[in-house]
Parts: sequence; structure tokens; C-alpha cells
Amino acid sequence: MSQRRSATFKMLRTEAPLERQIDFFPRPFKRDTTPYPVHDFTKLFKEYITSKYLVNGLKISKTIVLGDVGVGKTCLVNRFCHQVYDRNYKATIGVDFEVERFDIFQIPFNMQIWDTAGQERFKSIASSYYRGAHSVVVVFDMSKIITLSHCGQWMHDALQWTNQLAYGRPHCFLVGTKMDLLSPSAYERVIQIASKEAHRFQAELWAVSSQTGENVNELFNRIAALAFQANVCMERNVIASSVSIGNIQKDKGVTESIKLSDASNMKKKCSGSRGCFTF
Ligand SMILES: Nc1nc2c(ncn2[C@@H]2O[C@H](COP(=O)(O)OP(=O)(O)OP(=O)(O)O)[C@@H](O)[C@H]2O)c(=O)[nH]1
Repeated sequence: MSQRRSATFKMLRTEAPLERQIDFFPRPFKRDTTPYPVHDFTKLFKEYITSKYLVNGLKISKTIVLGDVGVGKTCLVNRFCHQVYDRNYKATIGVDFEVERFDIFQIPFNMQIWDTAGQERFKSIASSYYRGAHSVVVVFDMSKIITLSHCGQWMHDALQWTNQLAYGRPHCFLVGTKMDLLSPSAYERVIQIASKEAHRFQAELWAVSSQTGENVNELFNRIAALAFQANVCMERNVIASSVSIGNIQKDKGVTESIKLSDASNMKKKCSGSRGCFTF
């Protein structure tokens, strides 16, 4: 059933809907086609997020969805955000965005999802929205393999705008849509080629169908969990820095209770989003 709600409504609701409540780390599509070898939140991480020191509040995370015209970006976002699928093609003009509310270990976490236009004439408008993205989703059509060959350029364009992030390179995903259109043998062939491309871009590979809904929730839950973990890591860095200042001010209570006395060591561990996994 269609559930069109405003972004503000979604962010302010007291809890996320059941399918957006995450209590375990969502798995990658394939273990060997991901640069993010995370299979669970560590015990230390769980203890940390339930502690009262998550003080600054988590930021809204930003995900951008890009790729050739007609590959199925809008259908993918609409399937996830509104549980609808429209087979009639309507070109995206510039950009469109949605906000989805998650509860990850009962901590509210909001994710903006920016659906950009694939048409060349909107490219300069769309690319101005890439800045500050924490997750980059480059989409291709599994039934039109030529669209996969353009993904490198899309990824390159996106990373030009996003590499200045405080926590390093954004999480990158290479997503093949319309898997429902492929025979089993064609599917295997495309996955084989796409795996190599995903490896080349250091991106995590997914195959989805917006028509049937297959893997759509799983993909976005995975994006949200990785973004959440990186965001918490940033927050932890902020606390580590303030504890360092606290040390100078002899604020021993805080130092002892969260055991983050060596802020410089902390920074080394969290120098990139993937560095956080040691935590
Ligand atoms: N069979 C099948 N068709 C799909 C799927 N996803 C999208 N389509 C069809 O592909 C066409 C284009 O989908 P859109 O989502 O509008 O494409 P887009 O990438 O947003 O296009 P632009 O906004 O122009 O960049 C539509 O006619 C959809 O019905 C899918 O999973 N399976």
C-alpha cells in the first residue's frame, strides 16, 4: 500500500516503522563483492551507542542515487520509500528527495535519499546536489549492459564532490536493477561482469528488482547501517577530542568513564569510514 508522508512527518514520528528498525548488521548482497567487511556491530560499539555519551545527536545522512537515463533510479527510491512500482516512465527533472527514518539499536537515524536525473541536460543541476553525500549509489540496468559501462564515469563525477567529507570516502554501491527481466544464465553473466566493475570502483555490488521488490529493503538497510556506524564513529571522534581538552582541564570524571584518554590514537583508528570497523 502506498504510504506517502512528508519528510518532516517521517523524522518526527516517535519510532520508525518495523521494517526500518535495525537490531543487527544487514548483510552485503555477496560477501566477496564488498569493500566493507562488516558483519556485525561489535560489542564495544553496542555499549557505546547505548551509553549517554552519544551527546551531539546524529546527523542526517545523505545518499545520492545516480546513473544513466531510464535505468530505474526513481522506481528504486519509490519502491523503498512508498512501496509502489509504476511501470510508466516519467523522466526526473533535476533532482527529487525523500527522507527515511530508521531506528538502529533504538537510536533514531534519518537518511535523505536524493534521486537525480539521468538526462544529460540536467547533469549540471543534479551534480550540484552530490556535495556532502555519505553514500553514493550508482545504478545500472541489468538488461542493458551498456549502462554498466557508464558507471565508472558516474562514480568518478560523484566522488569529485564527496571526497572532502570529514570521515573520508563515502560508502559506494553499484546497483543493478531490473533483475526480474533476466534469465538465470543471463543473470549469472551480468553478475560476473558487474562484480569486476564493483571491485574496480571499490563499491559494494547489489542486484535488485523494483518491480518485485527483491533486495530493495535489504540494500537500503545496509546503506543506513554503514552510514550510521560511520556517523557514530565521527561522534566518538568529537568526544575523544573534547576529552583531550578535558584532560587539560583535569576533567577526570569524563575521561575515566568512557575510557577515551588517547584521542590521537582514536583518530588514527577512525581516519576513514572503513577505519571505524575496529571499534
Ligand atoms: N521490469 C522492470 N522494469 C523496471 C524496473 N525498475 C524500473 N523499471 C522501468 O524502467 C523505466 C525507467 O524507470 P525510472 O525509475 O523512471 O528510471 P530513472 O533512472 O529514474 O530515469 P531518469 O529519471 O530519466 O534518469 C520505467 O518504465 C520502469 O517501469 C524493474 O525493477 N523491473
